[in-house]
Amino acid sequence: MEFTNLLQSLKSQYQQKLPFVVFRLPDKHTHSAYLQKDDTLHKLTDFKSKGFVFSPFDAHEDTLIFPITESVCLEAEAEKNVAAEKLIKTTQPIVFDGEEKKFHNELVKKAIAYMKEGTSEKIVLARVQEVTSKKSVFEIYQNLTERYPTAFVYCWYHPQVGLWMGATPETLIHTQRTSFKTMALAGTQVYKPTNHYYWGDKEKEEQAIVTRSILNDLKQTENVTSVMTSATYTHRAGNVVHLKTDIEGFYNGKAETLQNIVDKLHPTPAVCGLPKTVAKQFILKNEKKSRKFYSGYLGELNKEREISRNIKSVEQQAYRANRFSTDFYVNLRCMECFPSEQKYNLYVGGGITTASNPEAEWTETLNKAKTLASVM
Ligand SMILES: C=C(O[C@H]1C=CC=C(C(=O)O)[C@@H]1O)C(=O)O
Repeated sequence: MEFTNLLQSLKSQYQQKLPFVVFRLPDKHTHSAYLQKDDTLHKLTDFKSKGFVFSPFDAHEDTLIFPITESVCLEAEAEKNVAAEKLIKTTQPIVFDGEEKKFHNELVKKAIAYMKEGTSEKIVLARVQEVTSKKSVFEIYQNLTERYPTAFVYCWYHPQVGLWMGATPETLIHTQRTSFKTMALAGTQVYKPTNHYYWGDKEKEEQAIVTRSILNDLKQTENVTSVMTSATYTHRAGNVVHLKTDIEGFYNGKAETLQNIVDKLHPTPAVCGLPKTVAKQFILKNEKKSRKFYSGYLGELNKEREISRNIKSVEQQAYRANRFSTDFYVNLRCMECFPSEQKYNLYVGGGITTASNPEAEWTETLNKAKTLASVM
């Protein structure tokens, strides 16, 4: 299908106030969409389901799904968006009020004091940055896909929930048959065209905490084996870069195990902190605004892949039995959209340790906000 036809279908779905999601996978050129046939709010009950999942930060709240059986699924190849190229040089300034900055700085100081009591190693604190834009949501979505080729870019809508959009650099889990991949992503600097970065102890430790915690979570999950890590390297995400370690392993390919892995990983210390329960409590009690779907996860659950019909051996048949793959991303660099008011609430956060500097943490949230605001 042509991209312009896909856009037409999405616009008509949105005008009829019917749920949809459109997304583009990292390093791919295809846009995929689920257009749900009615406006039922489906909740995810188990990991045997197939469809597009949208899960909030707080696991006590409902995880939603557009079931594949209740949706029309469309695909289109990306078209070059000339407008997005021009946008690269026109970064919109971030406007904030002093009160917002004061609140965030005080919150960072409070977290540092709390951690110094020995309660926790890391707490990730986020805030909402409001921006305005006259562009249509689909124009912004298209700009994000052009600007961030290595990110998972999406636009999700349900009339009872709202409209969300984002371009995230973080994979929660990617499965293929019995293998899985995840990552430990943390530490932030502004992107430099020279690609020469010096990472200080604070960032290195902040990221190492994430790697250690994910490895520990996986070790405690039954039916997970052969977990390996890559070397840690610098990964670009728009106008910022992060430290990243790739992690991969094997599991028994069963839905229950996948659910256990996801329940263990989410929320990762990259978006919550460590120990998780202490950090989460601090976040829920102290952040000014509810995170809603920011730092939750989203993506396709049990997507059926095409496989060859000529598979004959017993081994190959067993391999074939698990022909579904799951791709979940952490909902970072995202925004809740209120297009009728031309208002967009960007969610931006950063990991705090006892070595954090409140002023630098504030600047980090501004830099992350620019990633989204620069295409709006
Ligand atoms: C929590 C966010 O980023 C996480 C992912 C990468 C780097 C991070 C950091 O440097 O603090 C955060 O842990 C966010 O972008 O809102």
